[in-house]
Amino acid sequence: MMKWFGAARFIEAGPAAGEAQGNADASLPAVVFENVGKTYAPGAPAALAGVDLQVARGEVFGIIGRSGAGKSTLLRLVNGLEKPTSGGVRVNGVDVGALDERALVALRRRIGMVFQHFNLLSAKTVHDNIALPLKIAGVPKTDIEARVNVLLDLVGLSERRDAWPARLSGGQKQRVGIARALVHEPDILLCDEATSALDPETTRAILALLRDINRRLGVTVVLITHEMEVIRDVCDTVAVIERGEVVEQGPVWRVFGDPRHEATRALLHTPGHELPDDLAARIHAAPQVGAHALFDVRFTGDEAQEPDLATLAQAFGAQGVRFVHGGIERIQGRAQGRLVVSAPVQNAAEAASLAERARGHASRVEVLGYV
Ligand SMILES: Nc1ncnc2c1ncn2[C@@H]1O[C@H](COP(=O)(O)OP(=O)(O)OP(=O)(O)O)[C@@H](O)[C@H]1O
Repeated sequence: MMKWFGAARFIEAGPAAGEAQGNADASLPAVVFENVGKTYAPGAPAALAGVDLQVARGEVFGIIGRSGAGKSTLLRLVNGLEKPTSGGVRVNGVDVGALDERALVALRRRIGMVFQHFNLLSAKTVHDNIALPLKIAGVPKTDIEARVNVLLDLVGLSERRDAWPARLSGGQKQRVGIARALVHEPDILLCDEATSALDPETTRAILALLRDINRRLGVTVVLITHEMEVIRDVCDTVAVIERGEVVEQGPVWRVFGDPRHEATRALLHTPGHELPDDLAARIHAAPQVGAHALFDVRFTGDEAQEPDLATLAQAFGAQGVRFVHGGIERIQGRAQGRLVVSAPVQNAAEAASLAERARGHASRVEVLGYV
C-alpha cells in the first residue's frame, strides 16, 4: 500500500505490532468469516448463524439488511468488539478470536471505524478531534501535525481545522469522522451506516470520498447500510443479511440485475412481475381479437449485454411494437433493468414464438398477458 504519511508511518506500532495485527499480505483476503454464529445470551435467538463471507483486499464490500438483521454484529466481530459463539473471523489472515487485549489494540489500529452519528468530541476542534487518537498512541507532536494536515487535505477540510463540531454541517462532521478513522493509515475501514444521517446530496459526496479513499489509498472498505442506493453507488460486492443469515451475495451488478432472494427484492423494491395499475387493470390471460401481447424483457447485466432496441423491435415483429414501461440503468458498467414491450399478435402461439425470438437479445423474456 502507498505510504500516506511518509516516515511518520507506524511510529506508534512498536515491534510486536506486526505479528499481532497480521501485516496486510496482499495475497490474503482482508476479512474472512467462517461459519460464524453469534448468540448474545443463552436461549436468545441467534444474532448470526452460519455466516460465510470473504472480503477481498481493496474492494468496497457492502452488507445490507433490515433493522435487527445482524449487520452491526458482523461489523463488531471484525474489530473484535464481539466474539463469535461459533466459527471464526480472520482479518489479514489472523484469527481475531485468538488475540489477547494487547494484540487487539494493535489490530484495531489497522481497522478504521466511521459511525452514523460521527462521535466527535464537541469540546475539541476539528484538528484536535483528528489528532486525539494519535496523541493517545504517543505519536510525536511534529508527526501528528504532518498527519492531521494530510488528512484535512484529503477530506477537504483544511479551511475548517480550527472550527468546533457544532459549527459544521453533517457532511463536514462525517469528513472529520473519516479523517479520524484514517489516522493510523488502516488497511480496512469499517463504516457503520456512515451516510444514514445525511441528506441525499451529502450522502453522494461522502460516498464519493469513501470511493476515492478506497481507490487512491487501497483501503478495503466494509460498510453496512439499509439503503440499496448506497450499495449501488459505491460497492463492488454486496451481501444481503436476513435474520442473521447471509441470504445472497455477489457482485453488485449481479445482485441488482437478478436478485434471487425475497429479502433482496424487498430492499430493492423490485416489483417482480407487477405492472403499473392501468396496465394491470386491462391485462388478460388469453388474447382477444386485435390483442397486443405484453412482454417482460429483462436485462440482468449477464454477458454485459446491451439493450439493442432496433434488434428487439425486429424480434417482436417490428410493426406496432411499443415500449410501454420500465427502464435501464448502468451498474458497474453493465446495463440492466426491465422493459415492458407490447406487440400485436394473433394468438398465444405467436406471442410465445416472438418471446422465443427475443430471448436471443435479452437476459430473459416472458409473456405477461394480453391487453
Ligand atoms: N449487545 C447485545 N446484546 C443482546 N442482543 C443484541 C446485542 N446487540 C444486538 N443484539 C441483537 O442481535 C440481533 C442483531 O442485531 P444487530 O444490531 O447486529 O442488527 P442490525 O442489522 O445492525 O440492526 P440495526 O440496523 O437496527 O442496527 C438483534 O436481534 C439484536 O436485538
